[in-house]
Amino acid sequence: MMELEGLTKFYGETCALRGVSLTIEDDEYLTLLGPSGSGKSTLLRLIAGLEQPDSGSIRLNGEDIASLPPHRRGLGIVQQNYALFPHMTVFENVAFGLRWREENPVTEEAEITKRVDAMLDLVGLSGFENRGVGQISGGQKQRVSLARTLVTEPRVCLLDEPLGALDANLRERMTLELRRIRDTLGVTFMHVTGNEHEALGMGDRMIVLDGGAAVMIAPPEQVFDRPQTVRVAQVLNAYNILQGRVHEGRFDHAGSMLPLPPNSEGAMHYAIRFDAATLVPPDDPTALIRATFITSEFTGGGVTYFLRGPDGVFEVERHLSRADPQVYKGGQELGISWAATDALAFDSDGELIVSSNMRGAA
Ligand SMILES: Nc1ncnc2c1ncn2[C@@H]1O[C@H](COP(=O)(O)OP(=O)(O)OP(=O)(O)O)[C@@H](O)[C@H]1O
Repeated sequence: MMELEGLTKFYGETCALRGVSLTIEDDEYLTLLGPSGSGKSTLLRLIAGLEQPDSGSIRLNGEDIASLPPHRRGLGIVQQNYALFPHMTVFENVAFGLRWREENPVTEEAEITKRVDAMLDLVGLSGFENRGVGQISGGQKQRVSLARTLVTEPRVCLLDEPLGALDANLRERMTLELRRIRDTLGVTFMHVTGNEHEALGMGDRMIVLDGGAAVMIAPPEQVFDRPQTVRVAQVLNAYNILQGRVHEGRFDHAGSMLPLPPNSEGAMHYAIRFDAATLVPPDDPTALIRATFITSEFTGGGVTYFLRGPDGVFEVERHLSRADPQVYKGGQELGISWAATDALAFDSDGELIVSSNMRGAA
């Protein structure tokens, strides 16, 4: 179990991390999501020992590791730039960690071969042992980098945007592989990503960082369905966020009167998920707001429609499992409707107003 308590880090005047506290269970897969500059890499670097915190503590299984140098912490880190040795083969790159680790270096060649082969098999690189790392693809380099870290049997594996440089296809495959590897090895993963789909799809729990603070720590479904603050909803990039105020029991957004969840009197922000909204003809009785079609984007399993609403761009996502995509013309007037039960309301501090009809609401 790893326990972080009040971790704070300044770079000059910049507060990169402000009082982050968190307990990570053994075997847990934790994803860290946040906008650029929110402190994700700083948090990993503090845990890895590549930077020192200004205050706060890091304990691993009860032991304070904050004063230990990086190689004595029993952690592995996989960086975005792979950091492989260019003059070595795939095999030698992975073997390196075993031969040279601080505690229990492995010197017996047969043992090294056995462990490296098993690890290359796990990351799907059997047969690539003798390739130079200049002769393999980006995705394969990423796997070598992962194998080199995992072969040392770290207690916690820190992944800093490990899939960032991969194309969407490879990224999806690696996502599955990482989870399989975690299930096989039982190692704790902390995985930094700027990609909300990755964070939602992979983690047992997610931390959302914003401005150096952990603004939400919860299972992905909960973060996605009930973002605790309007900032979390923004970071998820899955919600239309509308500004306004409550007037006679409805949310007045630029003159459109929108239905509110129960007990939302103080609402100042209103959010509706892209996939909870539907496009309808502009005069349809269910239309809640009117908008002008801008463009659409095919996403494989669905289409995202972009519209200009009363106060900014509105996105509507439609899955194509049941129907062909609708074709609209640029400038066409449309209506947008949604169920009142799908709307979220946030108060003047940006905090989610928990209403009685929410799943799991107290
Ligand atoms: N070595 C440094 N010197 C000065 N400021 C730094 C340094 N490293 C990070 N920062 C600042 O600290 C804040 C957090 O940076 P950090 O790299 O942790 O963010 P991040 O969430 O990982 O961002 P990204 O997704 O862009 O990698 C930023 O404001 C950044 O400019």
